[in-house]
Amino acid sequence: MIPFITSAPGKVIIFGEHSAVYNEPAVAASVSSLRTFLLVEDGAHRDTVALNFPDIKFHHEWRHSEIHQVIKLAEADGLLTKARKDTNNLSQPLVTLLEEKLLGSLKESLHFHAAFCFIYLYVCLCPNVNHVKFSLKSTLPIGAGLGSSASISVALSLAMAKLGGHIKSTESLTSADKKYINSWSFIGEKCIHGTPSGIDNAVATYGNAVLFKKEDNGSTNFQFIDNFPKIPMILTYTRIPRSTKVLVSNVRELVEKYPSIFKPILQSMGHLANDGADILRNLNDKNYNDLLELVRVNHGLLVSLGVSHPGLEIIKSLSDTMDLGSTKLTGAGGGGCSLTILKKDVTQDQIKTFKSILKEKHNYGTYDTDLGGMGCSFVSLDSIPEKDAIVIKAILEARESPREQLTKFLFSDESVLTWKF
Ligand SMILES: Nc1ncnc2c1ncn2[C@@H]1O[C@H](COP(=O)(O)OP(=O)(O)O)[C@@H](O)[C@H]1O
Ligand SMILES: C[C@@](O)(CCOP(=O)(O)O)CC(=O)O
Ligand SMILES: [Mg+2]
Repeated sequence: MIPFITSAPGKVIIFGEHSAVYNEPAVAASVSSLRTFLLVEDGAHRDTVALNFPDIKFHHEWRHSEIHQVIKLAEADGLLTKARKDTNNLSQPLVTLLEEKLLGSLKESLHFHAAFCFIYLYVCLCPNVNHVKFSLKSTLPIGAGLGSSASISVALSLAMAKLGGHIKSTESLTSADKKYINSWSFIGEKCIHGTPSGIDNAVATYGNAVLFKKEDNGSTNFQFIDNFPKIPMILTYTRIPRSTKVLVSNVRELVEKYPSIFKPILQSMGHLANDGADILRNLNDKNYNDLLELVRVNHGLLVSLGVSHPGLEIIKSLSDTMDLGSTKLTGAGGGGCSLTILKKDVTQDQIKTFKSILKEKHNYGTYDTDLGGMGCSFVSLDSIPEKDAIVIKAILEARESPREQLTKFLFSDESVLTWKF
């Protein structure tokens, strides 16, 4: 089976970030052109499980025998069996064991969370896989609100589900396969940010656009928004770093301190997401301004939760001053990215001016991308000519490879890869 590559996209939340964590409905769409790629191949050394995560300058090797000892401890008191059965919650005793025995040396936060996500999934899904190397690269900005954490969780869950024999499909993924990947990537998201709603991993697994809701019993419910309209928009990246985990826990503090103030705000966001989904299902000239209005209101409510940032307000203020449309933060906020939905009559010159002011004055980047499209996918490198496989492996293993190069060789019309999904 080895070598193979898995992949999963990022996402944009259009309505309902943060309130989604409190079981309110939310709307998100995949960003198929911004993706994480994970190469699984034989390792260089026997008895090792190696991680090569160049985007965050993280390279790590565990001896398989060392992991195996931890697995034996976890199996002895039925801990692992329990953890494998529960895809709604992390097993705290297993977390403690992994932290003590396998993650103790990792102090840097990005490294710790990526390794934690990896090792929890590994011991649950494919503990016997040895002499193996995982190289992971993404064209998504990390910690920017576009769901890089969910895309790595999905790419890892798909790879480990294949390695552990939980997914046997060699052609397209079945709906049971996707359900399995979605449940385990939710656990991966839990390792990275604590209390995810599950919207990001659902979109990274299934692709397309969804109206999502987590139920009180922990199950998730989502409907695809079919024929998702092409909306003129600009995605701006402030490059201001932040952590979803921290922002989500700040919101929790506020909600716990002032429940009578914040619970209605979260519910209001949920109503807004439902109304927004109705508009998106049937977007036309008459309701287009309603869409702009709801985006504006959603941002205002997010500001009241304390998750904006002066750097995001710069984008909002410029788009308001230029009368371009409505801007809201997207994802957890606190920096990261914003989404500007453009009015219908905005000209290319206005867009150019907006982008160049943001670039020159603030060093912000913008992404031109469509929403929707393919969710998680995989491809075997045995299915392509060896010379192409060598090039692709080298790109995925390299310390640095530009985003354009990754996209060109792995996910463009020029790529030799035929993804299965
Ligand atoms: N390409 C990557 N390589 C390694 N780790 C990654 C990568 N992308 C995301 N991560 C992990 O996900 C975390 C960022 O997740 P999060 O704060 O939820 O931001 P977002 O999901 O908005 O990008 C990082 O701390 C890191 O552990
Ligand atoms: C804030 C939240 O609604 C979205 C977080 O997205 P991101 O990690 O910032 O891409 C959290 C969640 O829904 O799990
Ligand atoms: Mg995230």
